[in-house]
Amino acid sequence: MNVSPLRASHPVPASQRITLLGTGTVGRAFVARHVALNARGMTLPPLAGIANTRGFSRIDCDCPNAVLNQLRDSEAPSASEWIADAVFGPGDIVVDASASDVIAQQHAGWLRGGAHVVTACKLGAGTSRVRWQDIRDAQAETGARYGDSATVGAGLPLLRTLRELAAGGDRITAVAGVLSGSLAYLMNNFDGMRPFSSFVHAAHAAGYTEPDPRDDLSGEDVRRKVLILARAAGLALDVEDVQVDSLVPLGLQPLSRAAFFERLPEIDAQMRAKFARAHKKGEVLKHIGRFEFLTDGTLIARVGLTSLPASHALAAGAGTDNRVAIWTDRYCENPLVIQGPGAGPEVTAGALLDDVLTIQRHH
Ligand SMILES: NC(=O)C1=CN([C@@H]2O[C@H](COP(=O)(O)OP(=O)(O)OC[C@H]3O[C@@H](n4cnc5c(N)ncnc54)[C@H](OP(=O)(O)O)[C@@H]3O)[C@@H](O)[C@H]2O)C=CC1
Ligand SMILES: N[C@@H](CC=O)C(=O)O
Repeated sequence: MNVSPLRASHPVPASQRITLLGTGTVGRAFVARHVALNARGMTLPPLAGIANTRGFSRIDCDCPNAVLNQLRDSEAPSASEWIADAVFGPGDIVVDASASDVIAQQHAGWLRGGAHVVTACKLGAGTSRVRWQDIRDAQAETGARYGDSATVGAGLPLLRTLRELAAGGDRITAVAGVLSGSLAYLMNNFDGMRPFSSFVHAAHAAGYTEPDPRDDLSGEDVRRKVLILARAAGLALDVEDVQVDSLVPLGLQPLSRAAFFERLPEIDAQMRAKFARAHKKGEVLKHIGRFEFLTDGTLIARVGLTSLPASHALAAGAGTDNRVAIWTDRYCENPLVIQGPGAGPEVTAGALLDDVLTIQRHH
């Protein structure tokens, strides 16, 4: 797909407009919240256009839901064509509610053109260091803002806390915790008796997983979050610096998404065994992402499933709760702990709109 960069010659709009990319679980919740906040009398930048892989629609009416539904129901994909119709220029806000690497590659270009980018997609700042640095450079060049609150903790005050601590001169010495809402849901509900795969289906249906749940089960989604957190703390980690243990059986890795779902029960035996081992020790399974400085100054980063005593600081939480401990110069004995729902369309859409409103306030 060829997504051309923003047309830099586009004039600065009199009023700021939103273009939404993605009409899936998060995109739909974003439109619903935009409509609800408008109905409550809040002043928001108008939704001027919506795109998915099938095209782009301008919104000229007071009916974004109808436009979204029409686009969702439209026929043949024309992924390479929508950008030609999209209009967003300096000062406008592009909201990325896709999981598209092709779109993420455009974040820096759009910022360079003066548009602000608000993203739920972690593929911009949570993949290679080069891409992340390009996004930072583009922001510095034009002053355009990059709203990333939704990318970690689905809007929990994690990134802004780290940034404020670092800006206040605190060194962040370690961050560790449950960073995946879907894996939290799975581990909090799996009882070792009902098949693990049935909970994966439930998490997918509830909108907690990535479009392809293997991105969660493989630990890749948490790797991205660890990278985003570390970078917010001022540590320029790169992808290969994070050691990741996957839960996806080898045979399920190369399959299409549909074939993966068909063969998903193949994960059940391995998960039952892990649960039984933890249960025997009186422990619980938790999926943890962390980075930390060792006493010799080495920075390490890891992602994977671990079994913890139920009394452990990271073992608490229910549902999709993320629970993250932050150690710094000032929080050196007892860490600062942040906990709350870490996945789901509503909280994610709330985080996206919060970033939009922050940008609007600075417009
Ligand atoms: N669910 C959650 O709790 C959270 C999700 N996120 C992130 O939100 C993002 C969206 O997730 P979700 O809504 O579940 O995903 P969905 O698969 O439901 O929706 C993705 C949307 O993106 C569209 N899309 C894909 N490629 C392009 C493209 N090139 N141009 C325009 N549109 C495109 C798809 O179009 P089409 O409909 O035509 O296929 C689809 O409408 C992901 O990056 C995820 O990581 C972040 C935090 C929490
Ligand atoms: N799939 C993700 C959604 C939010 O980032 C998760 O499970 O946490």
